[in-house]
This record gives sequence, structure tokens and C-alpha cells, in this order.
Amino acid sequence: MTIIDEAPPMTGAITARGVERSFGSVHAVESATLSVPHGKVTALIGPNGSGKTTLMLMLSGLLRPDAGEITVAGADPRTDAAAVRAAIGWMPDQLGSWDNLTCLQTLTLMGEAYRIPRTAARARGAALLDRVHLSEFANRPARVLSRGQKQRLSLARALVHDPQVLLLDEPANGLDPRSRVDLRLLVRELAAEGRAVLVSSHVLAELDAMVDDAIFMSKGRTLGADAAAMVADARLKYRIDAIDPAALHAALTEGGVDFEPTETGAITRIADEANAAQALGWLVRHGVQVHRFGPVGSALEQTYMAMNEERR
Ligand SMILES: Nc1ncnc2c1ncn2[C@@H]1O[C@H](COP(=O)(O)OP(=O)(O)OP(=O)(O)O)[C@@H](O)[C@H]1O
Repeated sequence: MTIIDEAPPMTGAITARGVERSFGSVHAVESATLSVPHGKVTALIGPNGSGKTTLMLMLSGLLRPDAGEITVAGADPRTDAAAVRAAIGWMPDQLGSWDNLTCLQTLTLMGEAYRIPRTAARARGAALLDRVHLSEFANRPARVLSRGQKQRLSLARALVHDPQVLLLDEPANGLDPRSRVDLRLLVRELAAEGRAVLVSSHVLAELDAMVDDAIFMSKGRTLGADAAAMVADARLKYRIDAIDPAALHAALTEGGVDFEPTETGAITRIADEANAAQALGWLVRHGVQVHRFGPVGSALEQTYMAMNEERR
């Protein structure tokens, strides 16, 4: 995974440079600069109120920026809204569904709104319901769907016109574990088909397995090289737990290794898997009874926690 850490060239499926938007005195987005490529899944990560939804609304052409440049599939949402709408599939964090329409009617109507002939729109709707595992609800009104099922209908709706760019705002919200795995696989498939996918979520462990790139937002700003360095550092951290933590600390000190002691062992930085294998062998040869040894966990989660940020 790479982190976008510098002003991108204005290529890519979505690009934004110096984008700003305020609501009265609230600077929801102060400065956003990013590039989202085709064929990849890019995460948009930030605390509550950091400006993710506002940014996504601007990228999708639903909200006008006060300043800055945006292109989506080569078009500017301010001057060529129709081209942007045709290129983009938007999954909002809450589906505003037409409760009395069936799932299939919802997708058919949506397809017709994109000028797909009714028969083709219906066939496409049925195929999409199958893809999000909602076929059995095709002829049931959307109001009977559970929250997670509504999320899946929302994703199908975003795909109706076969968009090349997908903006997914908290798509895993309300999904059960099985549906989260399905979502992850589906999102990877959509990227493998060449689409650009920008996905915001608070479930970072899940994003780790889903995304190729990450963009961090804090207080209305996209973070650059600082966040990239933090993710790179987080990836190096290993947790070592031993039956006798004091013996582990003594061995690490003797070996001249920098570490943070923990109650059950230590956290240290290891450059790569070959070094990890060497370090483990060395500890065992020194008689340390190691019972757990591995990367600390989700690099995105750790970076997020390390971000010097206040919720707002
Ligand atoms: N229509 C609006 N009017 C006034 N303030 C708004 C409006 N929309 C957003 N804001 C403010 O802008 C800031 C950014 O909000 P935004 O919804 O973009 O954040 P977010 O990162 O998506 O948050 P969350 O993770 O909670 O969904 C917040 O302080 C919010 O209160």
C-alpha cells in the first residue's frame, strides 16, 4: 500500500487540488489535495467531522467548492456536471430509499434516470441484486430491508450505470461480518475491473485488507508526507510476548535493541520479514521463551491513533 504524500499531477480518475468549502464560519474542508487512480481502492480516513463527507459531496458534484480544482474522469464538476454524474457512482452513508418501491423497481427507475432503456435497466437491476445477494428481495418493498440490506441496495444503486468511479461513504456501516467480507471482495472486484474506488470508513482493520492507498484527513486538511511516514513506521512495529518478560527485556537490552516494554513483553521495530525471522531465532537461542511474535496489527489503525487530532 502506498500513501499519497505529495501534490498529485492532475491525472487519475479523481483529482483535487487545494479544495476548500465552508459552511458559515465552519471550515469543513480547508485544503484537500488528492489523486485517486483507476484500478485501485483508495481509503479516505479521518476522525468524525474531519471533512470526509463534505469532500466526497464536492467530488461527486453535489456540493460546490469555494475554491480549488477538481476533475472526475477528466471533467470539472462545476462546468460539466452531466459528464461527472455519468462517470460516478455515489453510495451515501445513508440510503434515502423510496420505501414503497421494490428493490428491482428502485434499480430499474435509477437506470432509467441514467437513460438506460427500461428492459435493459431491469435486467441490469436483477443482475446487480444478484451481485449484492439481494435477489430474494427483488420484489419486496425497500422498507422491509434491514439496515445492512439497505446498504447493499445502496451499493447496487451506485452501480446501475456502470460507473468508472465509485465513491463509497461508510459502506460497511450496519453490515454483519459475512456481509463485510462480501463487501470487501466485491469492492476488490470492482477495482480489478478497472474502476477507481474511493472509500471512507471508520472500520480501519477492514480497510487494511481492502485498500491499496490511503488518504488521511484531519481538521479539513488532507495530510501529506507526515501521514505517509507514520504509516510506514507503524508497519515496522512488532509485538513480542514472552513467558518471562523480564528475560526478554534483558535479552533485547544485551542485543542493543531499542524497545518499548509492555506488561507481557515488548514492542520493537523490525525492518522486514527476513529480519523478523533472524530476531526470533536469536531470541530463542538466548533462551527467551517467546509465545507470541508478529506485526502489531493494522497499520492504518495505528496511524489513525497516532494522528495528533481532536474530534470535532
Ligand atoms: N451542511 C452543513 N452545514 C454546517 N456545517 C456542516 C455542514 N456539513 C458539514 N458541516 C460541518 O463540517 C465539518 C465536517 O463535516 P463532515 O460531515 O464532512 O465530516 P466527516 O469527516 O464526514 O465526519 P463523520 O466521520 O462524522 O461522518 C463538521 O464540523 C460539520 O459539523
